[in-house]
Amino acid sequence: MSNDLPLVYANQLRKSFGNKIVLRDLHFELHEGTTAVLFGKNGVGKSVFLNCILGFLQADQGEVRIDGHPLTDRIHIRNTSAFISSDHQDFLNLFTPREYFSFVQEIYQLPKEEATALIQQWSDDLQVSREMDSLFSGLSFGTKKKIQLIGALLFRPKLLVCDEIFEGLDSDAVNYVIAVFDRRQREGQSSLFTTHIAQYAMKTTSKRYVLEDGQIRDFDWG
Ligand SMILES: Nc1ncnc2c1ncn2[C@@H]1O[C@H](COP(=O)(O)OP(=O)(O)OP(=O)(O)O)[C@@H](O)[C@H]1O
Repeated sequence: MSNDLPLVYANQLRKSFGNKIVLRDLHFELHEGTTAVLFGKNGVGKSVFLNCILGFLQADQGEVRIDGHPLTDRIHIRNTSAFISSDHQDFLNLFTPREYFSFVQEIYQLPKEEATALIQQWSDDLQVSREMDSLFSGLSFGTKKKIQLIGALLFRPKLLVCDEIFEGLDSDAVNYVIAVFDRRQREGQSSLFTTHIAQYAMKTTSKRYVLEDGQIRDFDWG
């Protein structure tokens, strides 16, 4: 990490659509080795926030740094973070999972043998091995999530951001994802995810936040 900033640093973040203010001088920090869940009612701005902190959406105002780097440093952001979201799948539709994993391996210059072994292991664990040569566009909703998860984990990003990660996953896959978050935390990596399913979020050793009125606050589970 550079500049002694947390892994995710967002300050005075503002985002509006027309006259609808979604993020209002929002401040958020996430440190390395943390698993954090972000709750919030439908339409409150969770996806907008995640897109803004990773640079997929331009905030109107405010400062964001990931691992100390501004969002304009796209190569660093790409090497540091992964985003799993149903809204970010369009480019994947052109690939089979096998082709997508080769692409990830190539751009992150991962050792081939190690990457191949991990893909094999994780696709067996998540029961998607038989889908390796199917077009992504034809996969089921939950299988698409699993393929995205494997692609994201392959390059061991310091920051894994997931929008509604549990949606559409069977219970084995939910438990797998929770174990992934826990393992990443033990290894000093961070995960930030949104969910409406509090019972799953409570299974992780998470920090808990809620987005309301355009700001993020600690979530009080009492
Ligand atoms: N491109 C856009 N143009 C106009 N309004 C938008 C756009 N993207 C998001 N919004 C609005 O911003 C608000 C926040 O949306 P967002 O998708 O972030 O909510 P959310 O908290 O993720 O909701 P959910 O829990 O239902 O997924 C909503 O009112 C939405 O209509």
